[in-house]
Amino acid sequence: MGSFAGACEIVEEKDVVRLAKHSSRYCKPALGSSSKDMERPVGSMEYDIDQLFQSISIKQSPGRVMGSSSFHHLETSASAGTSRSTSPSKKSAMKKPFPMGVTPRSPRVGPSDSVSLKQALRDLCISKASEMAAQKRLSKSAAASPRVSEADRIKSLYRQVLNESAGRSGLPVDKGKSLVEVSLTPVDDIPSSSKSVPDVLETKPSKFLSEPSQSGNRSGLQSLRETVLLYKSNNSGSSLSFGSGDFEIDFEENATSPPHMVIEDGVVEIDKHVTSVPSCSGSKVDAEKELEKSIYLSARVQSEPKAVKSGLEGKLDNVPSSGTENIKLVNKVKRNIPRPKPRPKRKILVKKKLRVVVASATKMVEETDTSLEPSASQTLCQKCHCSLKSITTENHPPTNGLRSLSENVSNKETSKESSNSCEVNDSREANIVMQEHAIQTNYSEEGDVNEQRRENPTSSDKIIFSLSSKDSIRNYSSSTSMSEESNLSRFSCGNKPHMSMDVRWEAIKHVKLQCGPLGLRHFNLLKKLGCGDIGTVYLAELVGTNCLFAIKVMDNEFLARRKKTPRAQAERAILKMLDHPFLPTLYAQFISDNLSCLVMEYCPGGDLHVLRQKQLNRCFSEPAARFYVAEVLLALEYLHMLGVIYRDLKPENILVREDGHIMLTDFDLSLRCEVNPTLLKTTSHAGKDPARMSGPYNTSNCIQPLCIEPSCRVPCFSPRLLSNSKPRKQRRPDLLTQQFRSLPQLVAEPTEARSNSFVGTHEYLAPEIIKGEGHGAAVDWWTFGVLLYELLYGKTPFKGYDNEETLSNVVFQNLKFPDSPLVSFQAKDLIRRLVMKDPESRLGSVKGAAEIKRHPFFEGLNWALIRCAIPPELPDVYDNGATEATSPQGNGNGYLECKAMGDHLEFELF
Ligand SMILES: Nc1ncnc2c1ncn2[C@@H]1O[C@H](COP(=O)(O)OP(=O)(O)OP(=O)(O)O)[C@@H](O)[C@H]1O
Repeated sequence: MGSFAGACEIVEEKDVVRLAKHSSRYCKPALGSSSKDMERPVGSMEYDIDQLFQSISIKQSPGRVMGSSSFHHLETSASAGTSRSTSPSKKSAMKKPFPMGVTPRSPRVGPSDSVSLKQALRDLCISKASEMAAQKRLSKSAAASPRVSEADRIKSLYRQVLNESAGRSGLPVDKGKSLVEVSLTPVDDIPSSSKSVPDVLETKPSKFLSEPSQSGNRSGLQSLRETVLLYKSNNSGSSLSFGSGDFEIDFEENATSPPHMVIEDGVVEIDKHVTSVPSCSGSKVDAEKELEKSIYLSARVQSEPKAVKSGLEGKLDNVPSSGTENIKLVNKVKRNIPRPKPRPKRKILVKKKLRVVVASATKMVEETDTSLEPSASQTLCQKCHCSLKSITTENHPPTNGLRSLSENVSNKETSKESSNSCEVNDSREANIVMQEHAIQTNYSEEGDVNEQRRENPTSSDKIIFSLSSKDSIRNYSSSTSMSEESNLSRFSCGNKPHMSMDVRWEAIKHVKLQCGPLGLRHFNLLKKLGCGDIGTVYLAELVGTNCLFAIKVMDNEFLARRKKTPRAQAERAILKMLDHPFLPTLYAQFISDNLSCLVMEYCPGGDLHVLRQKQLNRCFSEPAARFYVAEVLLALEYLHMLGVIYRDLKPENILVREDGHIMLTDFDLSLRCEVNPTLLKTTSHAGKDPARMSGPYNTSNCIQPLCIEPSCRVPCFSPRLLSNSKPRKQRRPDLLTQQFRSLPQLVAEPTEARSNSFVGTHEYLAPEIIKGEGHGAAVDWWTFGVLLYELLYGKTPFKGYDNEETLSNVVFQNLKFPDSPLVSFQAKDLIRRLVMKDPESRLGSVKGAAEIKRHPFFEGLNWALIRCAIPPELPDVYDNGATEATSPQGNGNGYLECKAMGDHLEFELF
């Protein structure tokens, strides 16, 4: 045996012998036997093999043995399909590839060629022994390669050869008729075919051929399983069918062609029948179980494309390289396997597709971010339109309308997300467009403003006198105005925290989303609220929302002709800045048919001038006046902090909201200026400090800062019975109050601002304005004093016969208080300190509103909670004096004609 190369062969031979011992079947002795062999019982397998090997050792060269036996696969008609396993020798044989698809050393072996026969038998035995040894080592499952059956097979082959040899008595026979055909297939064939599976998969995305591997059913089915594991199969044209979780596998016993799997878009069709190898150690049932298992696993893999992909690569790479025991099958497989082509790479295609999808989505987003290209915008607008359309068809209340809009959009997204990711993209794009649209709307509005600003720079210094004595004097100057742009950039309509919960914001957003940029066509003009110097104010309903707004409509041409455009711009700029409970909220602004429109909060309570007319004696009670001026004071304080000097304070510009609180409006005469907040140290002016005086309402419980009880609010503004007889004893402030008053104080009053414009309303004009000495923020404190006076007395203090006399009175006449109605000393004192001819001596000129707030007139007032205070009662039958939208503009439907005419507004503005 030393002539056999390789220790493994020796081991295998022993193994064969050992296995043979267990066999009960014996063959007839072969040709010749040595004396050594005679020790073995004649007819035993050992005897036969010994005989055979002896003859081989005499006539066979080792090189021939090696070359012909160790590395071949056996194909016999009788033993087709016997199980195989990879032996170490086969691994070395890989280095010596044989031509594919042929049996290079498959000579016809017959009794006439004893050497060939012996060689074949020897090869067979060695090969089988090697395989069994390898199986023993490598295979975990003993059942997969039962040694007994292998030994039987060897013996059977051996016996067959011997029988045939004996039957022919050494006579030459026709090789083609009765010889055992031993077809030897190079092991290289199998790896190449096996390896071709992934190649085919990758080369041909739609089709690939899968074959059972040479390791028998197990390997073949494992390969199938692995393949099935990677793809979901459908039932068409396949014996392997997948229903709803069920599957069927039809095995055809005689089928020899490999299962042909067609992969179409990730779906596997098993075109041919799964081959069952009868002689395989694994049973058909095992194979079914394997397949079941793999299909079960595939169901888990389906939802994980990545896993599929990696699984595809990994598992197919791991296809055993050993040949199949059904050589015919293997050869057929080889023939059926197409040559690997440069692969179009399905995986990569998919990736590219994804990339294409991702890239296009990104592109879309980029496009919408920068400029909407026609195609993109078209698609997106359609999407946008669709989603909105579904909402408009629904009949839900306007307030909830937006909520349902967002719900609809989100639902739509969700449903689309669940159905198709592409749809999700679209939906998102639609969203992006909506946002973009809104942004563009804002930009266009902003652009309009800027454009207008460029056209009409803010500068004018002309005096305009109004017809009535109370009409505002508009001699507008911007000498100390800061740039509008800087302030405008910091504020926008959407940045109103105190009104952020206002449903009107939502309503406007809703309409913008539905119809694009706002225009007059989106409003039903209900009635005219008032007409001013630069525009007309209408009560308007936002279409389909039930939300009321006041729209100030200004004719740009008219403004330009009268050189009032800067005033309109100033008002718009200031309105955009504001966010205060006692100042108007600008919801939107737009230009429609050369009409500049400001959409503001509507105040149904009318203005204080009208309201005062409806009071007993045409004047407010002191508590009511105190309430109103207190709120006005807070509004003025806020404006001054923003660098806005109001300059047109009068009852007509103080509107009453539905809740009874006030709203200061009309900013077209306001001056914008710089304001430098400073920390001022308080100096003790015990004698002069008005705060030391006891106010008329100082017994109020509401002095407690934490008092928010409604019951406590009423006393804040309840009139205290004032006695005209005795002046009340002044109380000394307690220690805490003294300490508080000695603290440094933050002042944000535009004390440096100066303007030479002649602006305001005659009766309210401050002396410094009339004198033309230049004026600043103190003018607002003068007008504040005049306002309090008028609310308490029902008339202004310096009213003359005409405007000229009025102006003269303002400058030269001393302040006088009428005897009636009765007004508190503190009220008069405050008025006196405010209506000071010298602006520098005027209360508030140094520290602004803070000084005024400390006046005893306001003592006990909880400034922080004034919004929670109960406002003065409004008259029962309240008519705010707004002009009804009747003829000639009315159309009988309650709407002004301008609405019926769409954007072409032909109603009278002034
Ligand atoms: N938000 C509002 N809610 C209710 N009514 C309003 C509102 N705004 C203005 N009005 C009414 O419209 C009238 C004119 O408005 P406004 O004073 O703003 O216009 P104007 O042209 O600036 O007038 P002015 O000549 O006083 O400057 C007001 O007197 C008031 O009665």
